[in-house]
Amino acid sequence: MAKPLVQMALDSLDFDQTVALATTVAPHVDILEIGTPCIKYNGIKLLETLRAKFPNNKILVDLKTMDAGFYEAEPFYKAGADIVTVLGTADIGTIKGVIDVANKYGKKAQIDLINVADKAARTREVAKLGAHIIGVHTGLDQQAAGQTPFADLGLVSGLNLGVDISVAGGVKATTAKQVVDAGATIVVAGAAIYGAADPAAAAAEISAAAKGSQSSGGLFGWLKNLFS
Ligand SMILES: O=C([C@H](O)CO)[C@H](O)[C@H](O)COP(=O)(O)O
Repeated sequence: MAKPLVQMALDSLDFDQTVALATTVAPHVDILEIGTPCIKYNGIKLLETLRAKFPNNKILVDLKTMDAGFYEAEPFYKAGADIVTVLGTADIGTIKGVIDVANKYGKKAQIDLINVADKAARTREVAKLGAHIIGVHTGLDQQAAGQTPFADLGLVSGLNLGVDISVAGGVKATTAKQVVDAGATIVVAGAAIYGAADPAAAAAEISAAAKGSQSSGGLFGWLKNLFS
């Protein structure tokens, strides 16, 4: 089985701080995410800057689109986004629009299940439409109210639809392996990295834990990695 990808959520509003944090963290993660508040505040110029600076990382733009899917997402794919998000609560036509435009550019659409009431039904529906990634997501406000993404992850992964599953919502080094074992193929961390005293070290630790490498598992982890 392929190793999971690790994604860092850049959730600052400050343009220069975002570029500086991305520079620190990029070598330790696969995907740089421009978070929703960050892309709304800074716009497509930030994507263009990160695209030029980080050719070796994938970039996700967390648009959380709610209407006009094709129209809203297209300029971001054109500017180099590899993944764009659309809300699972949006009209099915909106979701189809983002999937269609992703396919037009050979890129991926992620359907964010935040606040979706029937997550199993919507996941099945968008998987049939050709969704590339399902985002199991406990948002920052939901986390503040004590929620976590673990039960939703079990539900979505139990559907066995063969679609990539991304998990976000307070994931940290101590829970990264748990979410991978539960079926996540993309592990997202924001606060656990940008809130750490050493963001590069925190990103490396989360990646090691998620990918089951030597530094997270000691001798056992190294042996497991060698034979996997
Ligand atoms: O998507 C996010 C949030 O809704 C704001 O846009 C966060 O980036 C995502 O939740 C990951 O951050 P953490 O939960 O802090 O790991």
